[in-house]
Amino acid sequence: GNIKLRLCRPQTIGAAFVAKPIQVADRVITLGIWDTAGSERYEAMSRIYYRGARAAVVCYDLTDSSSFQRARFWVKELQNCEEHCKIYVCGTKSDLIEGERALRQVDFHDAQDFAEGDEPRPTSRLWESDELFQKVAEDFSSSAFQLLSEETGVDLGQKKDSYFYSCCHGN
Ligand SMILES: Nc1nc2c(ncn2[C@@H]2O[C@H](COP(=O)(O)OP(=O)(O)OP(=O)(O)O)[C@@H](O)[C@H]2O)c(=O)[nH]1
Repeated sequence: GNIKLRLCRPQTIGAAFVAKPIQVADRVITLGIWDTAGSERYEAMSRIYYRGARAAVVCYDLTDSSSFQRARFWVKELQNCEEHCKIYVCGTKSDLIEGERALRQVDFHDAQDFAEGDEPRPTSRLWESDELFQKVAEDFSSSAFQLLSEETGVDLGQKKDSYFYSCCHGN
């Protein structure tokens, strides 16, 4: 028969899960990480996975301006739907730009302005992915203590959880 092969990059379908233990001081914090599909086709499904999330890493491709638009969409979505979710914005493929600066399609300052939003406490810096998850674990190490004492009535909906960090590569 006439078999057609579609050769394309494998996309994430649905979501993949990994539990990542991270050492923070003398404790191990285990992050439960869902890698959700970024494409429009799986939008509704991705919502299922981020529901109740306390942290989200939204990545975009520094060499693709449309991926930045997509990242903006997800950040707004998370801000609207997940009040207590801390958002980390991360530009990927900085290694490609280092080799050829003309490949950059997302301006560092545009990304920085977006990531910082109206928050008064911007922290913009370069993140390597492992470093970023380390940061997430560190940010949450104190709230993990609070989770343990939830029954005693600690308020988890603190304002500081609505801050988000920018993580931009380059410059
Ligand atoms: N050079 C380089 N390539 C990268 C980097 N990040 C991702 N890639 C490549 O870009 C392609 C797409 O990466 P994925 O992680 O599958 O992209 P995704 O956004 O998760 O895609 P979906 O799973 O469809 O949502 C793959 O071929 C990766 O190897 C990076 O920082 N540098």
